[in-house]
Amino acid sequence: MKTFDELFAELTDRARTRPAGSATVEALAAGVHAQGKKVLEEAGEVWIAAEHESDDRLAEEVSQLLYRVQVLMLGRGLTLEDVYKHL
Ligand SMILES: N=c1c2ncn([C@@H]3O[C@H](COP(=O)(O)OP(=O)(O)OP(=O)(O)O)[C@@H](O)[C@H]3O)c2ncn1[C@@H]1O[C@H](COP(=O)(O)O)[C@@H](O)[C@H]1O
Repeated sequence: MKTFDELFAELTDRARTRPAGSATVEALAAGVHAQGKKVLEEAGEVWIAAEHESDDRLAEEVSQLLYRVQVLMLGRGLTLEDVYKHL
């Protein structure tokens, strides 16, 4: 189990060290256009799960959306602070 901030720290490290076999390294290499499409895709899956699926499936889809948002943030070079200052 990890928090949003802990996942972001982990993904930041993946972006820096670029280990082989990392899904994040692959997603970062795909570029911002592909990263944005993944955000949209996961957002749609969250919507569908919210209307038609169990709480656990919804939570899983939300976790994937959070992951994809973090990948997009890293792809654009945003930090958590850049986002948190708007909350
Ligand atoms: N939380 C995630 C995470 N969520 C989603 N994904 C990726 O997204 C894929 C699922 O999303 P998609 O639905 O878009 O993928 P798909 O290929 O269409 O597959 P399915 O929908 O059919 O499952 C997974 O197979 C992963 O590649 C994730 N990849 C990594 N993480 C975490 O990120 C951290 C770093 O992971 P690595 O970069 O792989 O080391 C670790 O803590 C991981 O647990």
